[in-house]
Amino acid sequence: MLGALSMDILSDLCFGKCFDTLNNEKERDLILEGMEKSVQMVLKEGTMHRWPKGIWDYIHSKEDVVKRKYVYQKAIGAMMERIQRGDEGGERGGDIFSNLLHAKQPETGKPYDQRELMGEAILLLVAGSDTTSTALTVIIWHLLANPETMQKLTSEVCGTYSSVEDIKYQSLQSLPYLHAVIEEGLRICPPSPGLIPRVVVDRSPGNLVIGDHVFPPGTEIGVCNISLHLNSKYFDNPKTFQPERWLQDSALKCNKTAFSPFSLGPRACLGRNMAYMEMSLTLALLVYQLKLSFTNPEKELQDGFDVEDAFVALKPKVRVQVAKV
Ligand code: HEM
Repeated sequence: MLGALSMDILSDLCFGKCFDTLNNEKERDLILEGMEKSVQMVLKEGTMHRWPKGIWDYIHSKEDVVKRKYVYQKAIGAMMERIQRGDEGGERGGDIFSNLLHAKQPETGKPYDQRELMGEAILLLVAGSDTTSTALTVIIWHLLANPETMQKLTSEVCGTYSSVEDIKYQSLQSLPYLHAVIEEGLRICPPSPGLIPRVVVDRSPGNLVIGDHVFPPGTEIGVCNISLHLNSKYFDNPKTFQPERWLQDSALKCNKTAFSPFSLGPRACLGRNMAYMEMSLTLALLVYQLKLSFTNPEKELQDGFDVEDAFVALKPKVRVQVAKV
C-alpha cells in the first residue's frame, strides 16, 4: 500500500494526474510488480557495459522485462498526456513536468527534446516513488517493533493537533520527534544503501588522493551510505533504532556529516524536500487516525528488517493490521 501511495503522490505532483493505484487493484499490481523488477535490474544494468554483449538475455526472463516495461510505458504515457493537455489541461497547475517542458537547455537555449524528456519521466517515476515507500516501510517497521517510540510519536502528533484537518506540512516541520523518527529511519536503512558511483575527473593535479590512497582520473569511486550510517565511529549503538540521538542535547553520538541518505554534491537528490513532506504527512496522518500492529509480531521481531542492496534497496513485504483509533 505504501508503494501505491507514493506512486499516486508522485504521479499527481509530477504529471498533474494521479495514477490512482490505491483504488485500482489491477493497476496497482501491474505497476508495483514492474517497479520491483525495475529495481532488481537497475544494478545489473549499471554494470552491463563491462559484460560481453548478449548476456542480458541470459540473466533476465522475458516476462520480467515485459513487467518492467509497463512502468516505463506508464511514465512515457503520462508524459505524452501531459504534453497534450498543455498549460491549461492539468487537474492542477504547476506540476513538476510542466517546468521541464518549459525548461531551456543552457548551452543552446532550445527546449529539451522528447527523448530527453522521456528519460526524465522514467527517472522521476522510479527515483521518486520506490525510495520514499522504502523509507516509510523502514520507519513504520521500527515504530511497530518499538512501541515506546511509537507512543512518543503518537503523543507528539496528537498533543499538537485537535483535528485531522489541522495537520499541515508547515507546522509538522516544527515537531522535533517526528523529524528525529524520519532521520533515524533514513539512517538505519537508507533507501539507497550501497555505492553511489562517481568518476575521478582529469584535472590538475591529476590523481585524487584520499588518505594513503591514490586514484587516477577515470577511476570509479564511491562511499556506501550504509557503511557510514552503521559505523560506531559516527553513531552510538548504530544498529539500534533510537530517534532520540537526533534531538538537541542528546548524549548519544550522532555525526551529521556522516549522514547522506540523499547523497551529497551537485547530483544529490532533487526530490529531498518533497520526500520529507511526503514522509512527514504520511506518518502524522497515520498515527493520528489509525492503530497499526504487525500481523505476525513474533516472526517480524525474530526475522528483523533487512533489505538487499541493488543500488536502491529491495525490501521485504511487511504485513500490518490496521484499525481506526
Ligand atoms: C526518501 C526518499 C528519497 C531518497 C532516500 C532519495 C535518494 C536519492 C539519492 C541517494 C540520489 C542520488 C543518486 C546518485 O547520486 O546517483 C537521488 C537522486 C535523485 N532523486 Fe531522490 N530520493 C528520494 C526521493 C525522491 C523524490 C520524492 C524525488 C522526486 C521526484 C526524487 C528525485 C530524484 C532525482 C530526479 C534524482 C537525480 C538527480 C540527478 O541526477 O541530478 N527523489 N535520490
